[in-house]
Amino acid sequence: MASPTAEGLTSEQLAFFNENGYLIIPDALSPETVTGLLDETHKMLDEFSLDDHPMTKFSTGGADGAEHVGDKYFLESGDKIRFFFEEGTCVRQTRRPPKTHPPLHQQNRPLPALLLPALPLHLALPRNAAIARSLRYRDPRVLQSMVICKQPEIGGAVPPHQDSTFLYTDPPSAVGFWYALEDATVRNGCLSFCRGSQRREPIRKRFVRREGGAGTGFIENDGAKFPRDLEREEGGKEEEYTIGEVKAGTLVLIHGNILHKSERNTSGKSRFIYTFHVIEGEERYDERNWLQPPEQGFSRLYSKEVEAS
Ligand SMILES: O=C(O)CCC(=O)C(=O)O
Ligand SMILES: [Fe+2]
Repeated sequence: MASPTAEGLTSEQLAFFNENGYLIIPDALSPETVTGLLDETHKMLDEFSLDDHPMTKFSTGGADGAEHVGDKYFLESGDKIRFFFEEGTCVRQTRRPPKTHPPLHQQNRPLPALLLPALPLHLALPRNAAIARSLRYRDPRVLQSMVICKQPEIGGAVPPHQDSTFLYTDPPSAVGFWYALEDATVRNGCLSFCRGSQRREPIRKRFVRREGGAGTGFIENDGAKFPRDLEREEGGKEEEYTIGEVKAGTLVLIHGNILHKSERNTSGKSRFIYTFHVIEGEERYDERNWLQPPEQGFSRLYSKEVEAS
């Protein structure tokens, strides 16, 4: 539950988010928290062993998600710390919320692009719950937290996508909480956003587990969907992307229907970020989604009972 003092979004911030599909909140993390997360991340990277790693890559692109298809290591990543390598090297790692974590790492070999930090930020920061409340979540559930370690010079691009493609509820309800742990610039592959596309672009495809253990892939979404209560806009616009350069410690909220992307890191500076996604627990979480909940269900960002009392 959010502490009574935690501030949610102002009406201006909410209006910006609803209009544009993203919101940049500078100084959301203290410099000490950022340093702590980075230290934790580097520790995991240092301790990560390649010996028993299946050398799995992680990708939001590709016509059929073929790069990590059918991979147990990927499919079971929901509640474990897992590392995935990017093209050419790198790893990503995903883990489902709370819990404590083990370690990982390596250097001078494929570099992890993405891993999961020890600090369960979604729970540790009461403000996340306050923000979810501002976004009118009734029963926000947290899933798939990860650290994306966009490494210097080799950090890969993330092609344009909508997060609800991957974390589908009916109707869509996902919002990404994306925290910069280092300054993100055009040169090291910051985010960019197709402003307002959440109002124009339904979720047309979905990333799912294929039947019979045949891995993962994209399928057409029946009746391409918009979230409930979303003010829609007809007609396509030129796909222009707005650059989102941010300082370390900034929180970026990302609407599940907005098209967003990031470019390769061509600089000598890394771009580490921590992110998790929230969905509405009262909407139907699709049983075909690649990521399935643990037995106890996805973690609550706050409890309905407590909220109601
Ligand atoms: O950090 C990036 O480059 C992309 C992250 C992203 O797409 C997300 O968190 O939804
Ligand atoms: Fe995304």
